[in-house]
Amino acid sequence: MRAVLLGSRGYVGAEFRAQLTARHWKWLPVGRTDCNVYDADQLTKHVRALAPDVLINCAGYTGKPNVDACELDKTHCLAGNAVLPGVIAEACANLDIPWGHVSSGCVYTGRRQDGGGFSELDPPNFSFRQNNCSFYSGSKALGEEVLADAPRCFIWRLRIPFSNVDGPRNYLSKLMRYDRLLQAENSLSNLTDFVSAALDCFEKQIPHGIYNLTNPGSVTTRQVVRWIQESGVCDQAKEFNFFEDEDDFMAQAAATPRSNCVLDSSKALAAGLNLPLVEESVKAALQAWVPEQARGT
Ligand SMILES: NC(=O)C1=CN([C@@H]2O[C@H](COP(=O)(O)OP(=O)(O)OC[C@H]3O[C@@H](n4cnc5c(N)ncnc54)[C@H](OP(=O)(O)O)[C@@H]3O)[C@@H](O)[C@H]2O)C=CC1
Ligand SMILES: Cc1cn([C@H]2C[C@H](O)[C@@H](COP(=O)(O)OP(=O)(O)O[C@H]3O[C@@H](C)C(=O)[C@@H](O)[C@H]3O)O2)c(=O)[nH]c1=O
Repeated sequence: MRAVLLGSRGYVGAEFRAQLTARHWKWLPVGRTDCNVYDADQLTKHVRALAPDVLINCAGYTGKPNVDACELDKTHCLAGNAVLPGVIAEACANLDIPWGHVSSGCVYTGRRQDGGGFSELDPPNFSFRQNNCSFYSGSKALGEEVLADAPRCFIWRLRIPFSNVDGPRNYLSKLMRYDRLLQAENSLSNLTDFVSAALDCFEKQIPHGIYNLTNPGSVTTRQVVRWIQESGVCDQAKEFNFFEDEDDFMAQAAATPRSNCVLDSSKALAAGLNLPLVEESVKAALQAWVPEQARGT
């Protein structure tokens, strides 16, 4: 199998690279220096020459170190998250190839009114349409709207990724590094499980459409902190301090509201995708923890 990979140099792209290689797929990186990826004709021509079986888009604008930075660069955020997916959809339709787009579960806030997690049928409730969201979340929700009728397209919703590899983008590392923490309930995605499930979408030829690729269940910040403490991956004397509430968090540490939400991943499970329970997956990541200073040795 041959996969064109957009965003191959990013945090999520690195995991796709690793797993595509492990599956003996040929991956072909395409980035902004190869052609004008915002021009459907140029992108079509460039991708056609590579003759892929599928295309994977993990390019997008997240803001560094976090989504607060998107508020300061709205042009690129909108281009990367809402315009680019539409151009890719056009190119993939021209080439008649299946493809997948990495979206985010951050298009929701809270739980459904009936107390359940949001399913793929629930429209985003943390978007520009509600006018309650961060610019990042709004741009990701718009990206999904742009793809609503895209043929042969998977929309994979990733949410607050974590893994066993310590680093600035890993949620477990963030909890150990932030001075103060926001107590919240969330669904999370183990990045390894996420990418594996995404690639299985092609291999298992499941129906196209949106998939919440979060590990089933939800966690609170305090639960995860307890598992971190129990695992012994951080100094036993380390204190974890919490904000009083979301207002305190917004006043002291954030420029824009965060999406804290619970997603329902039963559609993915029913399709045969393998996503272990979130508690199991967090504990397994902590058990296999690779500290940042030990990486590459
Ligand atoms: N990390 C997270 O917490 C989550 C990420 N996601 C989504 O996953 C995707 C990848 O995120 P992640 O790997 O963390 O991000 P990174 O910032 O690590 O990597 C982003 C990649 O996208 C490319 N890119 C950035 N901006 C643009 C743009 N305006 N136009 C075209 N290409 C662009 C970059 O290219 P270059 O290398 O040339 O700079 C880079 O390869 C995004 O769509 C994000 O919304 C979803 C949920 C959670
Ligand atoms: C800044 C900050 C955040 N938090 C909490 C808020 C939130 O629950 C969690 C993550 O917030 P951050 O600001 O680190 O990350 P944020 O940029 O909001 O993370 C998001 O990135 C984009 C790309 C996504 O698509 C999301 O799924 C998610 O991973 O950490 C703290 O507890 N303390 C802090 O000081």
